[in-house]
Amino acid sequence: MRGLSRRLSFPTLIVSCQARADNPLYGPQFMAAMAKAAEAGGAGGIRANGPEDVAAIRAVTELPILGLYKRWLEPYEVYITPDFAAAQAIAEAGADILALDATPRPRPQEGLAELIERIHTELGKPVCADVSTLEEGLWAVELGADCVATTLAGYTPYTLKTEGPDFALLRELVQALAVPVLAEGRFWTPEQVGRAFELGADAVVVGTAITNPREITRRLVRSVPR
Ligand SMILES: CC(=O)N[C@H](C=O)[C@@H](O)[C@H](O)[C@H](O)COP(=O)(O)O
Repeated sequence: MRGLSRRLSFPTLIVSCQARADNPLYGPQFMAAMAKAAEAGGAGGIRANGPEDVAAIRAVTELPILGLYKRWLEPYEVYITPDFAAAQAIAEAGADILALDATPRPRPQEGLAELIERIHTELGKPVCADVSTLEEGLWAVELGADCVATTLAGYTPYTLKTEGPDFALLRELVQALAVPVLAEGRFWTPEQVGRAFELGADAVVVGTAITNPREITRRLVRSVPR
């Protein structure tokens, strides 16, 4: 599987360290500190967005980095590593595995097949296909994806957003695919993480519930009496 198992040892918890520009924790120095904290807590990998954050995290940890580059290129809906230039930028910044949107929606440059092929041949990195349906997972693996993640379940116009993680999709992917499956999206509790591994996930990726104090605070503030 093109070195994926050399980079991540399964089963494992991957912590997604991402903050948007409107977040007070926006900035590579904060994401690097988050990654160090995650490492100290036992994470087996870090998911990170953009060359600056990936480079800052690379400088402070040896943990495998699952890199992506969110780029909103109008009028395209695909924003997770939408083209080869984005993939190259995060590879050069030090990502070990490249995550990208593997939905069949139109994309600005290369088609998915060419994108995966070029990442393998020109960058020498394994690809993690972020999907929202079983069909997308099957297609991505046919095109050479090295692992599949449920990242986009509930975030494409044609999938429903479950309140918690999309365990039904996870189960389907685990049963159908021979590559590692990463459970990702809306994990908040140890019970949910345990359930994902029981269903056969190779890794669970947790972001907001660990690295976004603003959202964690908002959830708890909802329980303060008015
Ligand atoms: C849909 C999308 O763009 N997901 C992104 C993918 O990198 C991130 O914004 C999420 O935080 C990440 O997937 C982890 O999920 P959660 O934060 O729910 O634990």
